[in-house]
Amino acid sequence: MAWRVAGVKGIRTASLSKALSTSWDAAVSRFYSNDAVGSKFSLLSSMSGLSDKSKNLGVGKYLPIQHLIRCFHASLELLARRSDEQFGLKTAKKEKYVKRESRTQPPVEAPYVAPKVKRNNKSLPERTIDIFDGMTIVELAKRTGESISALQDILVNVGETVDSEFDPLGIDIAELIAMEIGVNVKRLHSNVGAELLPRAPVVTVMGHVDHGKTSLLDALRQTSLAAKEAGGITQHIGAFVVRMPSGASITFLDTPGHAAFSAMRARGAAVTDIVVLVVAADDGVMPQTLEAMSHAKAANVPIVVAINKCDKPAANPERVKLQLASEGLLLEEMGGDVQVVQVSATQRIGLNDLEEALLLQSELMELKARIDGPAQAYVVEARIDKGRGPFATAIVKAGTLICGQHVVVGAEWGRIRAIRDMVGKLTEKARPAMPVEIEGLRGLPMAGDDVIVVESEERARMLSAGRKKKLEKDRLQKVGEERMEIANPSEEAPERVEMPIIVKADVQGTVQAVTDALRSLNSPQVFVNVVHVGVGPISQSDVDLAQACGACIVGFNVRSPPNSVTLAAARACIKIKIHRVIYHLLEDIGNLIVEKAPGTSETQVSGEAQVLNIFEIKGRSKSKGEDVKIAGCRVTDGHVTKSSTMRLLRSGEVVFEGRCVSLKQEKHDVETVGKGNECGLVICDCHDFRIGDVIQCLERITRKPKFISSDNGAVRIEC
Ligand SMILES: Nc1nc2c(ncn2[C@@H]2O[C@H](COP(=O)(O)OP(=O)(O)OP(=O)(O)O)[C@@H](O)[C@H]2O)c(=O)[nH]1
Repeated sequence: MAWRVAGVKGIRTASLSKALSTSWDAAVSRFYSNDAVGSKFSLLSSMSGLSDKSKNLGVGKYLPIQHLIRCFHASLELLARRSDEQFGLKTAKKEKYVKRESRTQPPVEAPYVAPKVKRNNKSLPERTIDIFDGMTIVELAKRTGESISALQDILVNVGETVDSEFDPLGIDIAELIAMEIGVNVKRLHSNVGAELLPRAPVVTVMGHVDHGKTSLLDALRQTSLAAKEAGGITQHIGAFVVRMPSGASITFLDTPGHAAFSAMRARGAAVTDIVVLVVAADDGVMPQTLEAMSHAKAANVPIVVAINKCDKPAANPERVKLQLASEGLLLEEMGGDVQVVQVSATQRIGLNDLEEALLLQSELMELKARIDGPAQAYVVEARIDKGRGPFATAIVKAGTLICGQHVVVGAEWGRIRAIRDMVGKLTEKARPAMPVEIEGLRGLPMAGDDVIVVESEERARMLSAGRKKKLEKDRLQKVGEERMEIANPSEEAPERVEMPIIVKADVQGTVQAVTDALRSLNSPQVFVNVVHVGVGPISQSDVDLAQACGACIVGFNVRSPPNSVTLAAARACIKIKIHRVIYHLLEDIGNLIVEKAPGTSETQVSGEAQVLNIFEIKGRSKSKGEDVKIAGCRVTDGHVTKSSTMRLLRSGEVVFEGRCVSLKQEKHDVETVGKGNECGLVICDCHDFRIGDVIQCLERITRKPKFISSDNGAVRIEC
């Protein structure tokens, strides 16, 4: 039985329900290490309905300590109501929690009483509270809405004590308590009293496909520290630093594009200070230019525009400026504050202007950071190396990261074994705006994860376990919600197409971005079910999994799988799609979904004819030898087709519906008759035509969903 989850006491509901049916006494008494209380608990649990509630939690989840405490409180209240004398329970806990209001109330009928703790309504969206180092239990209680005593109980269970509720708590402890309650946290770091020094701006390059982001980064890289100080050693880190003649530096993130930016922003990582919006002078503003603008605006990150490819004869920077202005970008030369520089990445023109513009922007922003004290850093990307294990590229935002420190990175933890600078040189420390690689992590973090320095390995393990538990809870909740949606589709909704997908990509940040992008195709009609994600090449086990769940495998920025894997996939009829451009990938998968979708069929009136005359042929019905009635008609709209269903209308009312068995024009059998023409038609089993009746020709058409990519870069599947 699991009593201790990463240091936080709790109990698996599986174990609990087992305990409930076998030896609940033993379970509870072990939990409280108090046999006297424990033995009473079995009786109380059944009285309070606790057993049922506990079972309802579902097997396999952890029953939070708070739930047990609540149950315990409830039981104690019941106990008090029933009779003090009968049970003779006179413990400190009882005195603390027991309400002595209505002893006459029959305990068995008493409902499960919520604890004195005011709980958050779980159906409401989850709250996020600010936490900081040195906050007190009182402050935490105010932010979480929980009672001080409840928080104190949790504190005891995470292995901490405070003398009074006004004693300062460590930020990690505050986070652990918040996670136990199920509240999200935003860690605030105070700079009060710390010396703040100017730091280099961190810049991300974004723009439309082929507008020259990579070329611009390459051109800038040549002027970078790597080239100058390390004799042009190949960069192997997702960021680099350019040092200006003035001595000022700029840190560029080497993961151009929206994907990494969005993934980081989604985790609340304010890594980028400035966005360089690259627009090709010969191509102008395009869908992804607008998308990049939206990303920067949403993140409140200022933009510096680089009009690239100005060396090209077709370059028209003025047109680009007008386009940008008409999209709401307030350019400096038009009275706004967005700087524009004209560059050519390949001809290396205007690079100094760009660097100066970036420095000016960063001066305006007065970017400063605390140098001393524990580091705060964000992961830019992470990957696994055979020799080095999981490692993360991170940018330090404040403080100093030191080799040997215990860290929690997102939901992973580790002890920093090595810090490498952008040219792969080992270094002992990393200061603000410095891009570094960190080795020594136990697992693979994600782009945008925060790097937190903690005091001990035990604290690192606890925090990591708590975060993983929270992530898993959120994931299960999301999956549950998606499943519910499938189980209860709205009545009008057509059948939902499910597309199971396995995502493999080069780095964790990309995995996330691709997964998010694929999920953006979801709609009431389409469910992209990402069943597995991973970093690295597509392997045999991916194919096995794909076969087990009928999934298609998507590889992004990964090399083609080995022949044996490709063959195995082909044998199992598993589709493998490898792409390097997200929009191509989305289009490909969108088309796969479209192919797979059964489509919705509907009946359409393809034409109308008016009955002008009626002819009768005796005993000519092929099957029954009955008289046959022929309607002599003129097609008044559209066309009528043989072997379609015909609907007979009289004064607007449907009087008959049946299959057309004969369609003739002047004694000749025809397949279709168009508007304005006359024809004779026979409807199976219809003997009641009248002059003036209207015959509608009904055709069944099947509509397949369509993959739609709109001008602003958004994609969707329309059913
Ligand atoms: N003439 C000229 N060509 C350029 C310039 N910058 C980039 N190119 C060319 O434009 C093409 C696309 O450049 P990339 O740097 O790959 O563009 P990108 O925006 O990184 O492309 P994606 O990564 O696919 O989004 C390449 O053929 C470059 O050589 C420039 O300043 N002048």
